[in-house]
Amino acid sequence: MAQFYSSRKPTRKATARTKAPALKQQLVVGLDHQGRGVVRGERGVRFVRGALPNEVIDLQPQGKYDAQLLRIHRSADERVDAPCKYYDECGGCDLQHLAVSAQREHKQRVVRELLHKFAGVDAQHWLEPLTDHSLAYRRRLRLATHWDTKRRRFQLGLRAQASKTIVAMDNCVIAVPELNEFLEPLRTLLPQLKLVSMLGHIELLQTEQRLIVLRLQATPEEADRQALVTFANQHDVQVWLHCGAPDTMPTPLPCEKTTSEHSTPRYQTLGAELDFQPGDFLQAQATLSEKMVGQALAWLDPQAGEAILELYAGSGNFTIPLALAGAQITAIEGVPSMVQRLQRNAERYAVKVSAFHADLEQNWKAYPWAAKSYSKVLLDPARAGAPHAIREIAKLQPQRIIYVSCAPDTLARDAKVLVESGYHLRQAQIIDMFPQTHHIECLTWFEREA
Ligand SMILES: C[S@@+](CC[C@H](N)C(=O)[O-])C[C@H]1O[C@@H](n2cnc3c(N)ncnc32)[C@H](O)[C@@H]1O
Repeated sequence: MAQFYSSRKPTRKATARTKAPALKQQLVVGLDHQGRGVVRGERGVRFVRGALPNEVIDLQPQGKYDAQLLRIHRSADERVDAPCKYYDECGGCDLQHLAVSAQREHKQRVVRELLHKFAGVDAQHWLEPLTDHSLAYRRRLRLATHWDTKRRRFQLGLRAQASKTIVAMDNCVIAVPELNEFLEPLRTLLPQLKLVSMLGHIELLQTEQRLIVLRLQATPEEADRQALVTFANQHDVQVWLHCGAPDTMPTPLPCEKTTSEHSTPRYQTLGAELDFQPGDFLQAQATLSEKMVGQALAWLDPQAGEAILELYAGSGNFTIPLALAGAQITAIEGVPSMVQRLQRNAERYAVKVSAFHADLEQNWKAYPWAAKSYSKVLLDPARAGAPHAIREIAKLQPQRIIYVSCAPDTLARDAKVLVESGYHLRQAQIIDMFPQTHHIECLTWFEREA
């Protein structure tokens, strides 16, 4: 019987090891909403981190759609040297190679394109982007840690791109200087403590106070607590420990900064200073957040006694300024402890706010506040947007809706519902809240057709 040669089917492992051939001299035709260069070749589209439109590059395909940038033959005019020395390793800021003015233009273009594609709408008027510092701006920094027991080596830094590797750094160019000051002292202190082996991430916060939050798998011993108290007093900082399940709240270590009269953590918003707790949502950039609140207020134009519904209210960043302007705010937030802080903030300023806890992505039938009538609605959801809430809002038929978004794709999806419910997009504005990164913050004003 004749025997025929048949090649063995490659195993999964073998397939993974076989590299697709590099693609040479490819033209980058666009920049997607995740800040990746877009190359359209004969074999389909590829997304290339670090590449810019009009560049000619060599790339190495990775997986089905991604590719690694190998070489740039022709650079874009907008290409600049990244300001951060860790740029090639760190996964944090992925647009540093693009000039800041071009980053802003790109972000506005992305929002316009997504709104057009998914909602068939454009703003009647785009305001100039709201901007502030493009470096040294972040007031919140989350650091990864690793303790190698065998080698007794401690690592503290940010995660590398799409990896668990930690990039140790002595300075993060987008963090405010007050946070960078802690990197070296923490790197010295923590390996001396027993708790180093049960340390998860560390969060640094710069608001009216400076705070360090240590995520721990168990409660630390007394000697470690004492060492942390000494550190807190020496460095003029509050140290908080987060030892329980992820949904529990961190607690402060009793030290000079947490037992004094002004110990309650507070942040500034337009015309007010608000209580918050580590673990609560906090806008990334202090001054720009206030400018954004000011713009939302200008668009909402609150009248004395007017009933306004605010959704995804957090601890009151928009709520209190709106109420100080005389409006009667019904504010909804999904984290019960933040609702309490919001209500307390309202009481301190003696303003008219009714704060309720609700999961806005559940049916609204059971919520008494949803049965009332509101002339204006403000919403500021997380990146997932408001897929259910937006339909409920449309049913309420307010005259004006101000949608604050940190994800243009979900904004575009939700905008479609508003357009189909008789709203037009009157104004829009990019808020440059996350310079050097692909992340986009955007303010939009929808008005019901007359
Ligand atoms: C982007 S933050 C905005 C907070 C606030 N507006 C501010 O400026 O600080 C989104 C808020 O929505 C809340 N949230 C997220 N999903 C929610 C849901 N399904 N129902 C109610 N609130 C939710 C979060 O807890 C968070 O406080």
